[in-house]
Amino acid sequence: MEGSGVGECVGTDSRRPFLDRLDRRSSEQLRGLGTPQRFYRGDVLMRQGEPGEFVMLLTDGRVKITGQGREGSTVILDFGIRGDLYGEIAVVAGGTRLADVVAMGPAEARRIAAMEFHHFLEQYPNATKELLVSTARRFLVAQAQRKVPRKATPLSRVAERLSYLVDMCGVATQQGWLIDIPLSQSELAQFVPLGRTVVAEALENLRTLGVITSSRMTIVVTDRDKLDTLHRQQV
Ligand SMILES: Nc1ncnc2c1ncn2[C@@H]1O[C@@H]2COP(=O)(O)O[C@H]2[C@H]1O
Repeated sequence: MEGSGVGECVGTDSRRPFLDRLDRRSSEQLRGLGTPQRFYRGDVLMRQGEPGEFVMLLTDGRVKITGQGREGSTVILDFGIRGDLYGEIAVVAGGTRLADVVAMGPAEARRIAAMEFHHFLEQYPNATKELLVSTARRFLVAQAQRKVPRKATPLSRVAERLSYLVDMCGVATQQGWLIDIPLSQSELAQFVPLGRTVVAEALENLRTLGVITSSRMTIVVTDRDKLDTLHRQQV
């Protein structure tokens, strides 16, 4: 079911999904917990404000994590790939969900009841440590996203986000780094976050500079070095 069929996006070391960071025993155990569920583009796996009755282990497909920006607009906080685990915050902290988790295409996840997940963590202390690492990283990413340098231009902000996506989910092809997430232009705008027209202009500039090629829902970074230079210039 993987989007492109050209290889699998597995994340870089710093962005390795939770499941892939577990040892063999705990990974096998976790993959056997809960019940499998299928989702399609736009389906909500969990919703902001709901109580934490379960976690979801994403076993295939892609998700986006959305929250509310200023003036109630939707902001994409991050994207998720196979092996990521969602819903741990409300399950562990006992409050309500911080964000929506939404399928970006066909996806599969195991829904694991909170009690069952707690029991798993008690049995596998190393999984508890890895869970802490993955949750702490989410907060670091969210923090970095809030600290956009004042002089950053739309072009450099879009370049920085594309560079992040290549690290997270880039697949090497003959043309360059394919971002293996089915991403519409308005979703990219929600992720930067900037208005759609401004992001469309920045993408056009990147195409003209020979840094990317793009077609409907697909972006290929053809010049990674130039992309990184563009976003570092403004930092
Ligand atoms: N900023 C974020 N980046 C990535 N994932 C997040 C972020 N905020 C919340 N989540 C995930 O989305 C889930 C929503 O439900 P929870 O708050 O229980 O747990 C949350 C995390 O798993």
